[in-house]
Amino acid sequence: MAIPVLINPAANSTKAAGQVERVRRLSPAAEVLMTEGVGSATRMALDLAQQGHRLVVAAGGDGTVNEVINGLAAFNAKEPDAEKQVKIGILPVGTMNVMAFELGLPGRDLEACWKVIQEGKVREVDLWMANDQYFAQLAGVGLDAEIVQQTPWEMKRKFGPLSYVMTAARVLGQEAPLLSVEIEGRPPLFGSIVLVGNGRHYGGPVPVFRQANNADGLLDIVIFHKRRPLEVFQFLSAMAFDGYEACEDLDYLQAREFRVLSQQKQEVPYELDGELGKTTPVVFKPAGFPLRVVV
Ligand SMILES: Nc1ncnc2c1ncn2[C@@H]1O[C@H](COP(=O)(O)OP(=O)(O)OP(=O)(O)O)[C@@H](O)[C@H]1O
Repeated sequence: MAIPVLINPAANSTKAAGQVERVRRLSPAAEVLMTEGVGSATRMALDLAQQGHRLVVAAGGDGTVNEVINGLAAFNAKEPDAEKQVKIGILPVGTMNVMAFELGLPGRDLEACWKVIQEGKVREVDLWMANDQYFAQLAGVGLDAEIVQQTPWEMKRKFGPLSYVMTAARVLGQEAPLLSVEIEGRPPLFGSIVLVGNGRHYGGPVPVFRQANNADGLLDIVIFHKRRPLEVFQFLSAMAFDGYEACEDLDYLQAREFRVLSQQKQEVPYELDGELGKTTPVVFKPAGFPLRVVV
């Protein structure tokens, strides 16, 4: 049975479309299937699992990986035998590829990544839910989700990663939300941005979640307290370039289950693995079974 590869031709500002032929030439040959739009990788991954495939490869960025995870998890949640649960492989052809970086995959060398997939060594990493959606690398509530929400696809295609910086400049001019993080047995914590990490990396090469381990059964949480645009800007650049220790006025903690609520009338969006999720209130909790990744 050829290994199915779900490729998102729109990833990396449609540059992934130029990788389709390269993926087709991988040996032994993959069964290449193209995604058709938002959510299609989830439906296709679930179909493949139901057809009996036990390994599905996501070729795209973190959004595509997240969609495939959601399709496979819908199947795996009903499959108690871990050996029969469907594994995921990754060919990183997206813009950021944070999860591939976290797992130590050989970058954009697709032939080397395919070799890893062929070898089939499986690692179990913690899988999480935010309300009714699964995620495996990172999440954010507040301004970072607003930046994702307000960066249209066209803009990403035109300006690449720079488009997020352009949107950030605009979003930071708005009033920051006021959020509370509630963990059972302790008083609530308040902030304007809540970043959540399963692994150590959030976007850039600097590990934001310094204490994270994606197999320790805990999520790492950074809560930034301040709300003024300049302070938020300094926080975001500290996160990108120096790590959280460089920044005051934040809490860093770990938890297995927690809720994030808006303290204002307006609900606040959240993002999961860099893709826009829904809005607060949001409950973060373990999926109850791990994600099995070929690494
Ligand atoms: N055929 C398609 N046409 C347009 N968009 C698509 C198509 N297939 C999938 N998508 C959407 O493309 C979006 C971006 O995908 P993805 O995150 O994989 O790439 P990226 O943004 O370049 O990478 P990264 O998240 O690592 O920065 C996802 O929201 C996905 O649903």
